Amino acid sequence: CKFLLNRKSVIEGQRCALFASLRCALRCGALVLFVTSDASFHSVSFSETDHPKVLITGGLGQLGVGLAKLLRKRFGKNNVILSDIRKPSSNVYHSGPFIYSDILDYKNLREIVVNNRITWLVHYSALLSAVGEANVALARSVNITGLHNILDIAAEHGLRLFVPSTIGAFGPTSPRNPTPDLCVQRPRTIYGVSKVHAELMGEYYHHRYGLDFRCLRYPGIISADSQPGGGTTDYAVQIFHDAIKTGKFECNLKPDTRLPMMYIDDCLRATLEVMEAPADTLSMRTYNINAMSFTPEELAQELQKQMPELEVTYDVDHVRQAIADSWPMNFDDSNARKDWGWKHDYDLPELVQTMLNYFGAETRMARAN
Ligand SMILES: NC(=O)C1=CN([C@@H]2O[C@H](COP(=O)(O)OP(=O)(O)OC[C@H]3O[C@@H](n4cnc5c(N)ncnc54)[C@H](O)[C@@H]3O)[C@@H](O)[C@H]2O)C=CC1
Ligand SMILES: CC(=O)[C@H](N)C(=O)O
Repeated sequence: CKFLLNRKSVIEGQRCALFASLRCALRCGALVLFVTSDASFHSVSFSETDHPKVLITGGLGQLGVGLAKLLRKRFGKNNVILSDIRKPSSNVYHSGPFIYSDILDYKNLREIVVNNRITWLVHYSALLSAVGEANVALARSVNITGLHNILDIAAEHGLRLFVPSTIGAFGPTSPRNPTPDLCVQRPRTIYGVSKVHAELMGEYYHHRYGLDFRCLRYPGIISADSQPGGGTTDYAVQIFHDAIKTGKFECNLKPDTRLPMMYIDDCLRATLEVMEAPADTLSMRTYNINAMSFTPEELAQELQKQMPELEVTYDVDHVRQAIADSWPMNFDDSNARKDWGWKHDYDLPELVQTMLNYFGAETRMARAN
């Protein structure tokens, strides 16, 4: 185990002790029972009749609170812990367990996983495409160094690990219409580079150590009750807020910029479904998922069917436009549909209707109060 001792010396403290002995055992053939061609540590960490104990990192962003709600409905309130480095609203704080966790603090992460007997880890912490370009050093640290912590913790403790990837993991040399699961991936943003790295590292840990890694490449996600965190697809959420508030919207992408998009309920359900899918149905560990593709002009037209007075103008942000022009226009998710039965519920008309219903109900409630 000389390799392991050398490697251990560059990793601080006790961090790798357990994982190192596991790898040592694997190298020496002592843990043959664990390692099948699709080995899953899940089977040794909790029985199938138990509920998983879930930790969500970066849980106070656009997606985490909604995912916690869905998972708590399924597994029980106390079996799903939200975590972040931000302060939760009182609503979120009182809706179930919340804990401070900085994914750059390895020991703190390990303590949370051990003390709470975590079995599933959903890793949502990240800097998205536009904020990542504005702060490359921080994006590199959170999206890459943070991911390394998560992978090591998950492998050490036999967790089932979900890490989302994105349409942003593709670049200008990828086929864009449609973009298949397996093709050239040469993204031009730190966000995209970090997500390709996450896909490859997760798959490597799966094949090398049997880590039960699962990854979906999400399209741009549209939600009514949570705000996006600084991405290129944010316009498709903002248009609803501005349309309701002011009847006007200034779009930062060109009117004909086509991008894959999905309503949040579909995204969160897909996440639960892939996490629950039997390992033998997964022919891959990273899947594209898709629902619809539209341009700002098409979204505005669908909204104008119900709000004919809505005025949309364009003031292009060149950083975001360059990113969008390098991303897929249509996403091929046929493997997800074939392997584990992925099916979206919301197309553009249902999305617009659902968003408007939400804001309509909110406005009526505000008026009544
Ligand atoms: N929202 C979308 O349209 C899409 C999201 N995704 C992925 O889904 C995941 C969740 O996305 P969103 O909720 O939209 O992101 P978001 O940007 O809204 O939230 C990310 C969260 O990470 C937290 N965070 C930042 N640094 C941290 C650290 N050091 N330790 C712990 N937490 C930290 C932030 O406080 C924030 O609450 C991300 O990995 C993102 O890449 C992928 C494709 C589309
Ligand atoms: C598609 C994404 O990953 C995100 N919404 C972004 O625009 O950065």
